[in-house]
Amino acid sequence: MIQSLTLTDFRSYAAATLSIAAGTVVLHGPNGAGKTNLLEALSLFTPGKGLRGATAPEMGRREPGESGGRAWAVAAVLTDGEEETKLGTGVQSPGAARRIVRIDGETAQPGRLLEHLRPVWATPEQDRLFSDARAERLKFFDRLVFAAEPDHAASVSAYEKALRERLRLLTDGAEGQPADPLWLDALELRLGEAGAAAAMARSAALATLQAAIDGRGDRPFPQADLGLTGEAEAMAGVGAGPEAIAEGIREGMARSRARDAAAGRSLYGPHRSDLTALHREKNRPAAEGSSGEQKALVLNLILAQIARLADQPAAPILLLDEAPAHLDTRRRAALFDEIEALGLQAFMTGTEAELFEPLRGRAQFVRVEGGGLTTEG
Ligand SMILES: Nc1ncnc2c1ncn2[C@@H]1O[C@H](COP(=O)(O)OP(=O)(O)OP(=O)(O)O)[C@@H](O)[C@H]1O
Repeated sequence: MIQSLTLTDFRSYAAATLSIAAGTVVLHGPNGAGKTNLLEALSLFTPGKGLRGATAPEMGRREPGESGGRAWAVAAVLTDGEEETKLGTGVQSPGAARRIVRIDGETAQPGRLLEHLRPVWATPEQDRLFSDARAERLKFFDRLVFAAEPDHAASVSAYEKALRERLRLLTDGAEGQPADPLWLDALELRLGEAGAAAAMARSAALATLQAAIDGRGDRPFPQADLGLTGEAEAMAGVGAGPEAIAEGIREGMARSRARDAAAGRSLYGPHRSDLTALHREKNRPAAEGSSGEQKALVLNLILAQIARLADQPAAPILLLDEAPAHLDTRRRAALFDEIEALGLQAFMTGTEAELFEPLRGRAQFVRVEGGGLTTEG
């Protein structure tokens, strides 16, 4: 578990330290106080861009009038019984594009963070996850896949890179001069391989997530029946092997060349897949649900994700930004009880401490204000 967190020139924090004494930490304070910034800092203990999808320079603190962000650092001390591990991330020079990761003082590959922590988060942006743009939903789902299957990130980024190159080739050619077919063949071969790997990982993750959701049938959270659209995912779902799926993608891409060139967009392939969800109780698409219903579905999905990560070597930590908002009293109490029962470390934010009243005496309440963090009581 995380025992302490230190922020240096990170977002709105010049210097702040939080000693963590409980499994559940409640961060409360007015709008703009820095609650989400703190969750974002914790979300950086996994590879990638963190909870806001921000770049490293954006995260450096800027005083009014300063154009660029400063060098910044986020550090945590983890304890596991007797053992202590120090994790750190940040940039050493202002504006540096890539954050570096340190584990026990040594520079390490970001992927190694997964040996220590697996942050999982839910943000208010996800309140309309199921009625939002497809691309956002797929990104959300890919992150769930990646948390248990780190290779998935590499497949998705290899696929996206080849997809961009293919589109450039299709659209850059001079009028009447078709793109080099051999080059397109090579790119589509690569797209097939990377796309098949991504589709298979998605399909496998969907099955374990659905099983985890089904295993949580006795909770006061709505259940979702999940699905994935997309030919490659459908093939993976019925047990097709990587070669067959790759070939299917490659053929589809080859067929789609003229259409993609004319549209200036890539209209075929597993980047167009989507996560679907049916609100089981109501037997209606989740997309039709209210914000509160969608939020409860997403939280159930996140809790199912935590459940399926339980057997991983590194502990999941749960980051919930404004989770109690939109939840009725019954679901709010159930959420708190469940987090405690899961025995995991959770950080939750809200503008009012009262929203977390049932947790008094059971959680650490931290007031966030004026760039400082004050533990109460
Ligand atoms: N790079 C930066 N440097 C300095 N301040 C920043 C930087 N990035 C964001 N901020 C400031 O951080 C504040 C937002 O903090 P945050 O989003 O954590 O608030 P919050 O407590 O979650 O608020 P809310 O309750 O409204 O969600 C804003 O005042 C913003 O100007």
